[in-house]
Amino acid sequence: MEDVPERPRALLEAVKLTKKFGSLVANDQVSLAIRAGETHALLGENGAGKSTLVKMMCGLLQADSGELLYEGTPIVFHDPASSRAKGVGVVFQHFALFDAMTVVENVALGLPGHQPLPVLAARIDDCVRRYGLGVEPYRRVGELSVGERQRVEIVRCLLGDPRVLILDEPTSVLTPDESENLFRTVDLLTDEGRAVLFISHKLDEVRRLCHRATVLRGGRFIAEVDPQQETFGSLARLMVGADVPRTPRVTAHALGAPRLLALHLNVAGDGSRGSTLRDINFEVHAGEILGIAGVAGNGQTALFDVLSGETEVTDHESIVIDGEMAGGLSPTQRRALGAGFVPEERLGHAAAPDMRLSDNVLLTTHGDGHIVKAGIIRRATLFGRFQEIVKGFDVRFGGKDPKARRLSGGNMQKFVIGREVLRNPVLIVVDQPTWGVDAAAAAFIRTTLREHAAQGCAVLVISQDLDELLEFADRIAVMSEGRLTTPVPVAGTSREAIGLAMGGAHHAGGEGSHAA
Ligand SMILES: Nc1ncnc2c1ncn2[C@@H]1O[C@H](COP(=O)(O)OP(=O)(O)OP(=O)(O)O)[C@@H](O)[C@H]1O
Repeated sequence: MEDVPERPRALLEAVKLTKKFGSLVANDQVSLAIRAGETHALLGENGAGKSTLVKMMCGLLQADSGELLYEGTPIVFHDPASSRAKGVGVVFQHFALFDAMTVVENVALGLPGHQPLPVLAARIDDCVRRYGLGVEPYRRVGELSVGERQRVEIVRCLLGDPRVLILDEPTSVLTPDESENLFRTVDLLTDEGRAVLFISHKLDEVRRLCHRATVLRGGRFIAEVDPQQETFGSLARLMVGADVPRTPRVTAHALGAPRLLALHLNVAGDGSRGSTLRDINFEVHAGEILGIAGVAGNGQTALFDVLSGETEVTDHESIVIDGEMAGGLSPTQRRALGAGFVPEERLGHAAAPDMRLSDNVLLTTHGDGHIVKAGIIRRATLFGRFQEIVKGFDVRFGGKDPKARRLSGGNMQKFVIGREVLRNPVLIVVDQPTWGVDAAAAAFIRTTLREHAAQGCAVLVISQDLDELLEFADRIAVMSEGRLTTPVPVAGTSREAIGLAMGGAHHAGGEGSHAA
C-alpha cells in the first residue's frame, strides 16, 4: 500500500462553529484546521461567512455553538487580546493605524507593556530584514502607500511572534510586485513552521501560494481541497455552485462626444502623500471606459474627490461634465448633470454604516427628481429602487432592510455600484470597482459597466488591479506622484510599460505617449 504523507499538526482548529445573526445563519457548523507550516486559503463568495469564521477564531465574535482547539486543546478566546496572547495574529482589510504618528509609535500602541522607542525601532528593523518587508520605523504613517501600511500591520503582528497568522484579503490593495513580495514573506513564515490562513478572492494566487483551501458557501463548509490540483474554473464552481463567466472582451465600437474633460487640472495638496495633482489632462468619451492605474497614494483619491466635487478646485473651467463647466459645482449639482460617483471607501464615504440600506439609497438619488418630490420622500418609490438594486445586483444579507454595517464587504460594494448604475448616469466615476468582491460578482460588475458604456455612458475607472484594467478598459493612463500619463489604447500598451509608468517613468507605452 502507498504511504499517505502525514498532515502537519493543527495549531488552530475550528470545530463545527455556528454563528447566527437573527434568523441568518452566517456559519453553520463550520470546521477548519490551520496547520503548522501550511498556508491555508479560505474561499467563498461574498457573504459566504469567511469574516465571521475568522472573527470567531480570533475572539472578536463568540460562537453560538462549536469549539476552538489550540494544539488539540479546547480554548475560548474572549477577545482579540486573549487570542493574541496565545499567538494568533490577524491583519484585517481595514488598517488600524494613526496617520499623524510614526510607524514605531503606531507599533508601540499595539504591543503590550512599554518599550523605549529606539529599542522597538531596532526590533522593527530586524523583523523587516528577516522577512523582506520594507518598512522604515521613523516615517509618518500618513505618508505611506497602502502597501507600506499593510507591511506596518504585518510587522506589528510579527513582533508578537504569532504561531498562526490570519491575512484577510491582503493582496486586494497591492500592486503585482508588492503581492509577489508578500508571497515570499508568507513562504518564509510557513518555512519557520508558522501557520497562515489566507483569505482571498484571487483564485490564481491561491493556486500558486496555498497548500490547502477550505471553501464555504452560504455559511456552510463545502470542501477542503489542494488548490494546486484545481483550476480557476473548478475552484469557482465549488464557491458558486455553478460556472463563473469571465468578463466579455472589449470589442471596437464608435465613441461619442466627451462626457468628462479634465483640462490642466491642478490641486495644491496639504503636503500629505498623494494629495497634490499636477496638470492633469484627459477626456472620457461616451461609449468608452478609461482606466487609471497606479499605486495607491499617488493622487487617485485627490483626483476622485476633485471630480466628484468633494474638494474644491480653484479653476472652475478645469472640469467639464457633459459640456458644462463643472469645477465650481457641488456633488449634487454634478449628479444633476448626469454624473455618478462610487468612492473607494464603501462604509463611511459611499454609505452611512448606521443607516438602513433603503435610506442609503437616498444619499445619491435625492436630487434625481423621482424619489424626492417637492421636498417629500416618496417611500414606495425609494423602497422600489432599493429592491431593484438588491435584485439586479444580487446583494445578499439577512433580514429585510438591515443597517449598512451589517452587510459583508463584497455585498456592500455591489450595493453602492448598483445604486449608481441604476440612476442611469451619462458619466460614472468609480474608484476600485471590485475591491473585496468575489470572482463572479467582479465579472458581473465589469460586464455591467461595459454594457453601460456601450449604451453611451462614459466610464472612468480608478483601479489598483492592473489585470482588471487590462481586461476591461478601452484606454489606460497611469497616475504617479500626482501626474497622469497620456491615456493610450489598452491594445497598444503592455503590462511592462504600465508597470514602469507606475514606478514613476511617465510613459504608459504606445506610440506618441508622453507625460501629460
Ligand atoms: N454583525 C452582523 N449582523 C448581521 N448580519 C451580519 C453581521 N456580520 C455579518 N453578517 C452577515 O453574515 C453573512 C456572512 O458575512 P461575512 O462578512 O462573514 O461574509 P464574507 O464571506 O466575509 O463576505 P465578503 O467576501 O463579502 O467579505 C452575510 O450575509 C452578512 O450580511
